[in-house]
Amino acid sequence: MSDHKATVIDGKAIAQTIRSEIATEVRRLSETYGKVPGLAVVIVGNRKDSESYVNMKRKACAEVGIKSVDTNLPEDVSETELICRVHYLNVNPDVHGILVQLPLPKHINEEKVLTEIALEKDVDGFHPMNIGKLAMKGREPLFVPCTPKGCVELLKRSGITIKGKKAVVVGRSNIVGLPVTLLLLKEDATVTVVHSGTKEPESIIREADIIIAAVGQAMMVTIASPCPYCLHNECN
Ligand SMILES: Nc1nc2c(c(=O)[nH]1)N[C@@H](CN(C=O)c1ccc(C(=O)N[C@@H](CCC(=O)O)C(=O)O)cc1)CN2
Repeated sequence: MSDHKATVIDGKAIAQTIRSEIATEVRRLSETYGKVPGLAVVIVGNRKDSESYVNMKRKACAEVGIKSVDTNLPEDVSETELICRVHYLNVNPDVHGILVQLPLPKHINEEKVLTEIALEKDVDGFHPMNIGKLAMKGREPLFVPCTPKGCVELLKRSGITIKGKKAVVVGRSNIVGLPVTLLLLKEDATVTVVHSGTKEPESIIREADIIIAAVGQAMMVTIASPCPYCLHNECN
């Protein structure tokens, strides 16, 4: 078991610093090239949680000067119509990034839709090519999924060395668990993934220097209290 003391990371302060850095960069881009970065945020249906995440993203865009191109589609939109909208955004010169909020309604094939997003606008990093490059040694994806990137950024900006650390990721979702595992590997951590099929997860978690909890179950990581660096995300 590790004998470090727990470190509380001030995520809000770090987020504020990052936002002001982005605002400066957006201003520089606008002044130098006369172009305002545009982010298309696409939401399908009326899930309250998705609406709330999308509103936060749109608000964050406004705060830093990114133009948010809002696309709200009804729950019963067809897969073809949604893909048509993605194609339209792919060729729209005012749109530099496209984000399709997940989950999509059951009648829509998520994989098919995500694969249609132009690689260079895939700001979520969910396109199979971007995820594939994240998984490969010596390759760099154009974009990395934001929650995993946020976890690593929080650690780095808090002065925590990742290289050589024993990291345990709880959960293996496409959105957080899997990409954060790949990202930590790229940072030279020794990574173990604990999931629903893991036997005696407690014993693995107790040995960790860094824990990233990415499961939809509150209190899942209370067993992990001895870990010095524990980031908690319960969206998946
Ligand atoms: N297109 C996308 N869809 C979805 C994503 C995504 O990254 N791109 N992620 C989730 C939803 N989501 C953002 O959209 C999201 C949900 C939850 C969190 C998170 O960090 N939650 C924290 C609490 C944070 C807080 O309340 O201050 C936690 O649960 O511990 C981040 C992102 C699915 N869809």
